[in-house]
Amino acid sequence: MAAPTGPPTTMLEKRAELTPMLRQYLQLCEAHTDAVVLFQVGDFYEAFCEAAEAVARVCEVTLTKREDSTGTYPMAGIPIDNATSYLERLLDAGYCVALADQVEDAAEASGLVDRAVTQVLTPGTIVDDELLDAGSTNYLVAVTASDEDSSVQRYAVSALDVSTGECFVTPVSSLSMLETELDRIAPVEVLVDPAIPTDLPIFTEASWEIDHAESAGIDEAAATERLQPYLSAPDRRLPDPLEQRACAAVLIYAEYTQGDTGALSYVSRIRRYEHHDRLQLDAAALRSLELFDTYGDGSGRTLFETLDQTTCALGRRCLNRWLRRPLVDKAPITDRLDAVDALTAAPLIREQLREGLATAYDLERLAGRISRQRANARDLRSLHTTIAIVPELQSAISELPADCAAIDSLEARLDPLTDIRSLIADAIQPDPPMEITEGGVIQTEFNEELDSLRETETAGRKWVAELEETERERTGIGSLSVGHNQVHGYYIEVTNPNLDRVPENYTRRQTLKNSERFYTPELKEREDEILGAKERADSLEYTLFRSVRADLAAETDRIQALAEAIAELDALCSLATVAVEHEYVRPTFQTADDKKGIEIEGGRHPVVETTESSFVPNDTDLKAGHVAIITGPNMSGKSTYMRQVALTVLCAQIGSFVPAEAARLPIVDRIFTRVGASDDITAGQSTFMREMSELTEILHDATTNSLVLLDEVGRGTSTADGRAIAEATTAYIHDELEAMTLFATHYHELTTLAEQYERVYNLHFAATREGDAVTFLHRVARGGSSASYGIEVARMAGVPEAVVEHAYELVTDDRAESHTAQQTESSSQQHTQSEQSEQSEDSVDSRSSYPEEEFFDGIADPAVDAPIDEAAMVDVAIALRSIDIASTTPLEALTLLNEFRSKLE
Ligand SMILES: Nc1ncnc2c1ncn2[C@@H]1O[C@H](COP(=O)(O)OP(=O)(O)OP(=O)(O)O)[C@@H](O)[C@H]1O
Repeated sequence: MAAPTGPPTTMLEKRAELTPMLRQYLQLCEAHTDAVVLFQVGDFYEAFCEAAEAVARVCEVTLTKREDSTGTYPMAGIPIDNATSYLERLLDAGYCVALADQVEDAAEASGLVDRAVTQVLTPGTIVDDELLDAGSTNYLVAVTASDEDSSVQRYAVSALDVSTGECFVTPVSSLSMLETELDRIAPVEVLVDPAIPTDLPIFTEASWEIDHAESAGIDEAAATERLQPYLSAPDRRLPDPLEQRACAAVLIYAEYTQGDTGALSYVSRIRRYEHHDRLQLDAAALRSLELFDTYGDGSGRTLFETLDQTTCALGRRCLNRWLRRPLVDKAPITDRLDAVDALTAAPLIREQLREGLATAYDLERLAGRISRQRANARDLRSLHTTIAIVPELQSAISELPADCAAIDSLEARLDPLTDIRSLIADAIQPDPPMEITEGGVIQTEFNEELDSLRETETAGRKWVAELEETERERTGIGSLSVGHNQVHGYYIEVTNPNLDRVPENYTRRQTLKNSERFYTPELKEREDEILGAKERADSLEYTLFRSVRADLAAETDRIQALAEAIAELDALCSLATVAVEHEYVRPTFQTADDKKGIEIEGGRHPVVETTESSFVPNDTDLKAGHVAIITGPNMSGKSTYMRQVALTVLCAQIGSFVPAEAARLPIVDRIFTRVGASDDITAGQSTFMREMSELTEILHDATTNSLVLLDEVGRGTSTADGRAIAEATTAYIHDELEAMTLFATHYHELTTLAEQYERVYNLHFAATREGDAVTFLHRVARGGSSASYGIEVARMAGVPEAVVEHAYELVTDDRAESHTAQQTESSSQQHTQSEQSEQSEDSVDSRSSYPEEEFFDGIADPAVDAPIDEAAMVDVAIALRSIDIASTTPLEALTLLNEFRSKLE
């Protein structure tokens, strides 16, 4: 937050002398020292002294001054009617803003108008639609920590979206998990327990606002008490005091920002989860898989954008939540897949549903506003419009195949809220004004008294409208007219030449240049009647509106439940639409005992395939406990391949179809990624250290059900150290963790690990070369590769030719040197390897140092010229004859081919 301005010192010094209004301002500043107090004066919000200077600077408004007998005070104001953009600027500049509104009618106030802070605006607690992005979540988070002297430091994280009332809490056992959790929640504002030092990198590098609100340091007893309105038995529902404190912290802070009007009744549920209830995505995985943000210049697409074909804000928010928290239980995943399946198979119904959903308003935020008594009549009509689509949705759904439990349950949850719908239809005008105090809001026939007041008003206006005619007849003045203005009310106007014919009962009201204005006792009486009826009708309408709104507020739970069902339906329709548009397939899941690993046929990267005109699909057969070492030239597709495997697993676990021809998957508990420094958006930090701490986390926490992606581990240090770390990591994962692992590396030496470890195998990406031009095939194949084509890639990227040629020379020198060293070593060991020496001599030219067959890896085969063992040939022939081709999948065929080839080699 930007430095709070605090109460103005000049005013503090003269407190006793200040005018009553400035004294009121000072008191409000003292009660909100963390905020810029914007003080309503008529149609403006004013700030004084230091705060005025900040407002003038940030909002680019004129700094004026207020002068009275006690002194001169700088002053800056923003128009209330147009306040949103200014408030946005203040929030963006890091200020917290307290809106001090006039809470009594200036006309009725006997002295100074009473003002009170009705809302404190902070980034994490704003509720105004105009200040929030549609379909986004806006989480305020609190982090609490166990006592420093407790043996193991633990934390709890609670998040609240003040605009919708969604609230949840989760325990966290380490700082790294805390970071993961915060990255996953993506809060906009975080309240930090004073027991936690805020100079930790997790806070100093964060993009969210950090607050040291007192509420985050709340003690256990106070927390339990403050939670009472939200949870009937806080101790039972949240037995861990840390979690209670975190929840209480966000709620107290939110209550304060909403004007301290008590508990937020629309926070009707506090969900609690533990990390193992969901697929864990560490912070690095969230980033490197580009789920919600892309790195680099941010021009690419994210997975969320690719999967998001939702049509309403509710659905968008729901899909966002699903992607942040993929599931780990097969039953709910299967439920979602069943629903997506049904929707995929019924394109017309799906489109009908999407059309209906596109007219839905943001019920979650509407429910919040209704409950906070901030909804206007238009909001209620928006609620009505949204409820009105439910019968259409139900009837469309009922036409889907009947055997889908997930769809049936969704249909049942789509409550048409008939009573609420009729209440709004009966009470609120179809196209009401924004203002709720100036009438025109309540329907006729809703309230007898209102109808009779309106009749009086209408009859009065009719009488006035007819008066012109009757008076013209009575006086014989053809130009006589009846008019109305704000200052003088109704009048009869007679031009100067006709003044002698004015009847006696006319009383002069106003003299103009060419005419006089009059009233009569009857006109005055009717005017009073009209105005009285209008005033009473407006005030009655306001009362009736508030009572309808209060009745609806009492139904918040039901509205929220409907919002949830609509949101899920929209998210499911979105997944089905994407599945059809991008030709995804339904994945199947293995049972926990199968332990088969990840089997994908024709897998694709869901995002890259939308931008690459000819994306090459690749198979994956990563068995449980296996480590695949992936080598291949730069730019050949290693990282894309690894990420596509992870994204396929992730899509499946949110209940989505997957970008492949077929996929048989395990349920994965965590996805870890360790992506090489240059591929990482965090580049620029102490990269190697970060790389190693991420690796540490993987090596501590990965299980046999985890998927681990390692891209260029060890690149941040010397080659020898890096390679050693990479080898040791592979060995550890293989022996101890048995996690399914994809390891892309340029350390070609790692390919030899396949010979030492039973469950390590090699994959490579091939490329072809013609002259100096390299073509990447983007196809994965078994076996290792040792060519990097780094220099060729540099040339393709436009590195000047002189640099490229020099690089070739340097590689050549390097190789010659290592060759000489090798020779020296060989001769000292008295080995007679003249043949090998000759070969090395040949490879002194860098371009020829890459054996030709590697350029054509996957096309030309090094084993082609080798003699074939006859016994192996017979074995292969027998095996070939026994294959049932009809039941062999492409993946199995590939595996067999590979086995045969190994045999023959
Ligand atoms: N299967 C594929 N089909 C078509 N294009 C692909 C495929 N895989 C990757 N590409 C393209 O190749 C580019 C390079 O891919 P990627 O970053 O995965 O290579 P890499 O082998 O990891 O490179 P490096 O070793 O330099 O990190 C991608 O940006 C993408 O445009």
